[in-house]
Amino acid sequence: MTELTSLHIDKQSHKFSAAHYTIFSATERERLHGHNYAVSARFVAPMGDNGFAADYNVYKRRIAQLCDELDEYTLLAGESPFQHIEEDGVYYRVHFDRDQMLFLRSDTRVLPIRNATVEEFSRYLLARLLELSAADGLREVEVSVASGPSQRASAIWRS
Ligand SMILES: Nc1nc2c(c(=O)[nH]1)N=C([C@H](O)[C@H](O)COP(=O)(O)OP(=O)(O)OP(=O)(O)O)CN2
Repeated sequence: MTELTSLHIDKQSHKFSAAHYTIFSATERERLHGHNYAVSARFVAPMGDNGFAADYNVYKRRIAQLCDELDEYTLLAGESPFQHIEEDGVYYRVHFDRDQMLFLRSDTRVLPIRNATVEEFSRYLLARLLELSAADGLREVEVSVASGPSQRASAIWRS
């Protein structure tokens, strides 16, 4: 039986500051606001005969890269069933209920997520991390995203 080990990465610098709003229904959402989101991850990998599974510095660099991709942007849910986003010159024009909002495209990331929630951010970051780690022979990966010290969500992939 293959011996497995879990590598846990929980680095204070793995964070991104972003603006967002959670959509609760076709007519209810929060006002735009922001958080310093904290990202942590767990990697399950086979142990080698030399007591080494994988160089966790590789995963620290990848998580840092993914945090940088989201840092200091307004993050919009591009796959929400309740809002429509279109390009309008230098802006994104967002249609939600009876409102229209304009966001500078240079300040904004439209993500392939259904809502701008910690659940969906963790799911998105897990997918991006798996893209970067496809050849690593990992058995399980879990990504957690916290919007504050008291709340977070995790997404898990198992081979
Ligand atoms: N399942 C989810 N529920 C909620 C989410 C979410 O991402 N997933 N997000 C929100 C709001 O975005 C809100 O920002 C939550 O953060 P908030 O509680 O305001 O954060 P604080 O750090 O200010 O926490 P306090 O307890 O208020 O100090 C709502 N629901």
